[in-house]
Amino acid sequence: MARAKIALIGSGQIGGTLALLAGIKELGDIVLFDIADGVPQGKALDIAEAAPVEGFDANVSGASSYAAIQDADVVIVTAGVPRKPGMSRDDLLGINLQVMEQVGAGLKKYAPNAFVICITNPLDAMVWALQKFSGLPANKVVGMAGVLDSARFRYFLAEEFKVSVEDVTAFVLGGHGDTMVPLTRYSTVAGIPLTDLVKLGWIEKDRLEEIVQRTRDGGAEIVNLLKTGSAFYAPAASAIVMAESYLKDKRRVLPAAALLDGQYGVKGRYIGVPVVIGANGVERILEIELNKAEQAMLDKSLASVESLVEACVKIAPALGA
Ligand SMILES: NC(=O)C1=CN([C@@H]2O[C@H](COP(=O)(O)OP(=O)(O)OC[C@H]3O[C@@H](n4cnc5c(N)ncnc54)[C@H](O)[C@@H]3O)[C@@H](O)[C@H]2O)C=CC1
Ligand SMILES: O=C([O-])CC(=O)C(=O)O
Repeated sequence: MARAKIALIGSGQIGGTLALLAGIKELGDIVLFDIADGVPQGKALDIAEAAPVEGFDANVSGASSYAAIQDADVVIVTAGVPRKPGMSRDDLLGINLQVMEQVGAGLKKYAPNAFVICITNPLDAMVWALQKFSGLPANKVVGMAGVLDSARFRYFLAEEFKVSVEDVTAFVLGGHGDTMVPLTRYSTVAGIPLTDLVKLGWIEKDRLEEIVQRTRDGGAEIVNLLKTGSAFYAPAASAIVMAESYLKDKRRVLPAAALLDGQYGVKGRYIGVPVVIGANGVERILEIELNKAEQAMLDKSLASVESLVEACVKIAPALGA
């Protein structure tokens, strides 16, 4: 059977890491695309030269023309700019929206059947615009953020409780911004909800709230340390899990930005929710019960995403049609 084809649009920090992980996991042949001449070609050659050492077989190539993504099975989009210290993700909207228009046209022409995972920030608005620009079906266009935000929450909790990260589950919903919603009631250690662990005296409520806030600020924490860009290892690993679930029809239940059609009272907007990812892309959107406080946090997050979508429509009125 022919190998799957994975196209990476954007070959910067995340794009390069995606290519290496996709190679090591033998997910398929890999095409790196970028407008920076020589970068996708150089990274592709470097990764291809790691193949004999790591023992994986894959064709890894670099390109500066969209024709190279022809008939890709999976496309992961990181094209655009990352933020620097002092900036919010939302400050990237104007420049990255223009990039999404180009990427959308490339997808429409060369990879209309692909499963597309958008990573570019501000995530929820960019994946919404990308789906519109590309015209691809909504079940085939998702945004990566929830897996990353949940992984950060899991890591901080595992560190706090001194237990394996494998025994911690977490769900972070909502937009990928300061208003994201880490759900303590649906996050667990060994299956025990965090809210019960507070009652059992494992952790003080205030300490848990500090960890929740650190999760919300997880991206900025790394931006402030790196100074020249943003996180890339964990974001790449998170998108690879989503790609793998699609390619292997694993039907993982993962938090991802999906186009809602009435769920959570939202229609026509992308926002982070639990979804099932299988061979048909987003196969199901899970609508979990939220209490008043959780719903209020989600509503705040939705309002923030809505204002970004409105800003996109102001710049590109065709998106509103
Ligand atoms: N959704 C999430 O959870 C996360 C999102 N991000 C976002 O991902 C994006 C990429 O981050 P990095 O890889 O660290 O940035 P980077 O700057 O290392 O790479 C971006 C690449 O995009 C390329 N590019 C720019 N305009 C392009 C165009 N029109 N067509 C094709 N390629 C183009 C650049 O040449 C560069 O190589 C940023 O917007 C960042 O904010 C980063 C981390 C997590
Ligand atoms: O914080 C940023 O700008 C990058 C990002 O989205 C993250 O790491 O969560």
